[in-house]
Amino acid sequence: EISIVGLQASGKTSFVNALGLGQWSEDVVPTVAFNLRKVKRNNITFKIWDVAGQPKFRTMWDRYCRGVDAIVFVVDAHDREKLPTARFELHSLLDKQELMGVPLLVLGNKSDLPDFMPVEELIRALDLNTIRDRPVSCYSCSMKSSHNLDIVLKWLAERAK
Ligand SMILES: Nc1nc2c(ncn2[C@@H]2O[C@H](COP(=O)(O)OP(=O)(O)OP(=O)(O)O)[C@@H](O)[C@H]2O)c(=O)[nH]1
Ligand SMILES: [Mg+2]
Repeated sequence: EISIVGLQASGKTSFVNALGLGQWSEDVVPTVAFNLRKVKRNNITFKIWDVAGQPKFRTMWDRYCRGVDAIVFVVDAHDREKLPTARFELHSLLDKQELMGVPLLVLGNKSDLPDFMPVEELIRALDLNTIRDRPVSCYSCSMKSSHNLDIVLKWLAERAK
């Protein structure tokens, strides 16, 4: 069981589509509230909460992250202006007592676009080094080009079902 959170338009639904259907589309409808998706890959069935990222839905994030095997936080690594907001929302979420210890995977998505932020820059901009109460990983990826999707799938398979 996995929960996927992150700001709007970072590519969460695109991620679930890439994992589940192997499909890419330019026009994805913004998620309202959440979608529960089941994705079967390599004999593992993942139960995935694809949660909406628009401001009015962010207070729901922690509810969908309780008791999951891993939290995936998706960032648009092409959009530097949104980084402070992403950092704030990520740390607000992780401060929740009941989410202590839940493994975190941060995805710097849209690596197909020019001038995207590499992992080292994301780690710094999101203050990932200050997170000490859980395992944290951070990868670049692209739902459009499928860059690193194999590594991400492997990470998930080791932690969540
Ligand atoms: N170039 C590029 N565009 C992407 C990538 N992933 C997603 N997008 C685009 O980004 C836009 C938003 O994608 P969504 O998957 O709907 O984003 P979301 O995080 O689910 O957004 P909310 O549901 O509103 O929280 C869409 O137009 C996608 O086509 C990527 O890897 N590269
Ligand atoms: Mg969505």
